[in-house]
This record gives sequence, C-alpha cells and structure tokens, in this order.
Amino acid sequence: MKEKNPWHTPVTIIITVIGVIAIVALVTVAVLQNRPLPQKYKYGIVLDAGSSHTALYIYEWPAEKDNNTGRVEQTYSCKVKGPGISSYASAPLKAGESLSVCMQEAKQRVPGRRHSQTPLYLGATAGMRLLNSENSSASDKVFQAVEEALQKFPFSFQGARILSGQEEGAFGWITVNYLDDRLKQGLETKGALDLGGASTQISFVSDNYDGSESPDNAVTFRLYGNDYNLYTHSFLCYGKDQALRMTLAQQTQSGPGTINDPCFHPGYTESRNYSVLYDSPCVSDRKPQGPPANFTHIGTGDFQQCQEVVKRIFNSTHCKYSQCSFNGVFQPLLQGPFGAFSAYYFVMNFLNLTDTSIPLEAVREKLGHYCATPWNQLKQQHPKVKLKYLSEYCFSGTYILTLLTEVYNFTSENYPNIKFIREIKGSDAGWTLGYMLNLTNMIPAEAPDSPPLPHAGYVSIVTVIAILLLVLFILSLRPLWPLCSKRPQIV
Ligand SMILES: Nc1nc2c(ncn2[C@@H]2O[C@H](COP(=O)(O)OP(=O)(O)OP(=O)(O)O)[C@@H](O)[C@H]2O)c(=O)[nH]1
Ligand SMILES: [Ca+2]
Repeated sequence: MKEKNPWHTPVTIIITVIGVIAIVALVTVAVLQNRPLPQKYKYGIVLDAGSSHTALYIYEWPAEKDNNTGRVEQTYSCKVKGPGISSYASAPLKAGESLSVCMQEAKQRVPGRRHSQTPLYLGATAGMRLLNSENSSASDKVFQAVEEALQKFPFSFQGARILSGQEEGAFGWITVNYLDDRLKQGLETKGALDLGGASTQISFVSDNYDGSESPDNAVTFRLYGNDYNLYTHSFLCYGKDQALRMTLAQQTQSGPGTINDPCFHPGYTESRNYSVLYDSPCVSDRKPQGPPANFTHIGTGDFQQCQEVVKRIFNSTHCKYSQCSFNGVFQPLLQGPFGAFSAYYFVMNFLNLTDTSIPLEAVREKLGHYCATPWNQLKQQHPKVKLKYLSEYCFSGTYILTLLTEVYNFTSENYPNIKFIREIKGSDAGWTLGYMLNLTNMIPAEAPDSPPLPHAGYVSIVTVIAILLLVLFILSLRPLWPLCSKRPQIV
C-alpha cells in the first residue's frame, strides 16, 4: 500500500499556496508602489537680453523634484531676430515687438495647463548696462516697452532687469557646474569664461582667494551643503564687439582718413563712419577732434602686429593688489578646469581651434596663417558665412588668445585646462539657467535628504527578504519532512 505523502495534505497545500501568494503580493506591491510615476513637468522661461541679440530659453524639470538635484534641462531655445534690446533706444516699442515670435513659440512649447505657473524672466546684460549709464531714461523706456509686451503672454512674468556683472559671472559659473553635476557631488568646480559682445566675465574658485582681498570680486554660496568662495569679475566694454571698437579707436585717435589694420585680412577695404565707430560709452571720450566723416579701413593681416594693437586696450600699469589681470582689477591665481563659452566658442569653433591640446605656439601659428589669408580667398572659401562675422574672426581669435594668455595669464601648462564649449548635456552654457535656478530656489543650501537606497536596490532587497521568508517558511515545516522522505513500502 502506498503511504500518503504528508505534503499532499490539504492543510499543507493551502498554507504553502497562501505563503507563496503572500510573498508574490509583497514583492508586487513593493515594485508597483515604487515604480517611477509617469512624469509631470514644470517649466521656466528666461530671456537673455544680450548686447548683440536676445535669446529665449525654456527649461523643464520633473514636477515632484522642485527642490531636488540636477534635473533641470533646457528643452528649447529661440534666437530673437534683430539686434539686442539696447539698440532700440530710439524706438523702444520695437524692442517689445521683436520678442513676439519667440514668445509665441514658447506658448506652443509649454503645455497650456502649465502657462500660468510658468515663471518668465528677462535679464539684460552689458548692452543695457551701457545704455543705462549713457541715457537712463532711454533704458527705462526700453524696459517699459519690453515689460508691456511680455505681460501680454499667459506666463507668470517675474520682471525685467539689468543683471550686475557679478551676477552675470556667478550665474554662468553656477550653470556650468550644475550641468556638470559638480555641485551636487561636491566635486572640484570648473571656472567659467564668458565672452559676450559688450562685456566678458571670468569666474572661478581659487584656494588663495577667500574674498578678503578685493571683496567686490567675491560671491559666496552654500550649495548642497558645500561652501564656495567664488572669484568673479565682469569687464564692461571688453566683450568682443566693444573690444573691436576700442582697438579701432586706438588706431584712429589722430582722425586719419585711412587706417591699415593688422587685425583684418589683406585685401579687405571698407569705408567706416567716425560717428558710428565712436557712438558707444566705451570709446566716446576718445573721439578725435574734427575728423573726416569717414575713414577707409584697410586690412593688412598680421597676427603679431594685431596682438600688439590689441594689447594696448589693456592697461596693466597700476595694481593695488597682490596681483591683477588688467585695469587695476584683482585676480587670484588661476585654478582648475575652465569652460569657455559664448563668443569664445563661436570664434574658436570657426577657426578649428577648440582642441586645447594643440600647443599654444601652434595655435598662434595657425592664427597667423589665417589672418594672412587674403580676404577674397576667404570669401570664396566661406560663401555662406555672414561677411561681418567672417571679416572679424582674425581680430576675435587674436583678442581671445591675448585675453587668455597675456591678460588672464593662461600659460602653455594650463591652457589645456580650458574647454571651449557651447552646451553641456543639451543645455547652453550661459548665465540664464543659473539665474532661474537661483530665483526659483531650485538649488538647496543643504544636501537634500534622499532615500538611503536607489529604487533598484530597494526592489532587490525586498525580493531577497521575500525569498528568505519563503525558505524560512519551508524550514518551519521541518517536522513533516521525515514523513515526506519515507519511501513507499511494497508489502
Ligand atoms: N560667429 C558667430 N558669432 C556669433 C554668433 N552668435 C553671436 N555671435 C557674436 O558673438 C558675440 C557674443 O555673442 P553673445 O554671447 O550672444 O553676446 P551678448 O550676450 O549679446 O552680449 P553681452 O551682453 O555682452 O553678453 C557677439 O559679437 C555676437 O555678434 C554665432 O552664431 N556665430
Ligand atoms: Ca551674454
């Protein structure tokens, strides 16, 4: 007679099935409960009203991670047609109108149900700083027109204002380090070099700068539980367009009818108007007395001489600090890696010089060769490049090299620490992201509390514990084992 298998008693079977169901249910609930939910997003819009043009950026982040880390991304950018808002001083309404195409586009890009909660900021930089210093009522009118235009959109408009040079530098630094995930992880930070049309910023953390020497250059932050003493300086008039004006002003101080300019290509000839050239606070005090209406601007294409002319716009004669970059401005010792963006990138990218492992001497040689290229040949080689941009790359490249090596003091050793960048992980490098993160309190001073385990780790542990429970359960039925192992006896 066959002995009955005790595992096959109804009670054992029911207990086992319930046990297994309970464990499967436990694991399923744990997995489902912690499954990432379908994301809902929030949005923010920043208008960068630069001296040369305005750009609109839309940022997006998961709605439930407002105060959390590193998840804000740029999803869209729009370049406003026409010049920067400061160029509309004599027709302010047009400054407002110029923004409408990009703003309409933003309306399409941000989901309608989010419009009213989406903050909209406009920050203006060096162009408006210059206009404000020259004619504050004109700058007020431009802002008024721009504000009226922006208020017509369904977003939550938070105002239009001029950023200080310090803010511009510091927010550019925050952007770069946020996108690089350096802040959240408390890693060594990256310096930020921004070259605009009317001003240029340098920002970095240096061990030998605690803010006590030249406190005007210090910005202190506590971000994700770490303290930073940032050195930052913005040089008004040293963006590449105003630097070009100053360089031309150097060469036209006697009011000649013709200048031979080493920063432009051989064969380049252009008639320029004195009043237009000197119509900027960066050069207006140097306008020659009674010059002719125009002068002929002739290129000679000589990098070495161009560098000599460019050097003259930097004054390094006085310095009341332990060390200075130029114009008596303190600068601590350079430290760490640097990201160089805006015109640094546009220019070096065009010149095929973004690779900073190319030795500085070779960079100079290539630029020398480029500057010496006849203008007609260059135009034929680049038929699609805007002539104004094309004509200025020799000057701009020389200006960038001079600024980096002769003024900021980058050497052959630390030049490779610079990376010429346009964007990081799909977001443009610039001050706008840092500005928005700051105004929306999106970077906490202290490190946010995070679950001790990542999701995958949590699910694995729950599964292991469940399996362990199952094994324990089976072990708990041990008294029944001997019966189970008894062989059926043949009688
Ligand atoms: N070659 C080239 N130059 C560009 C491009 N976009 C802008 N520029 C020029 O590069 C310089 C710097 O541009 P931006 O960084 O936009 O300057 P901005 O923000 O208007 O000026 P700031 O207010 O001084 O910051 C200006 O002289 C622009 O005319 C581009 O796509 N290619
Ligand atoms: Ca800018």
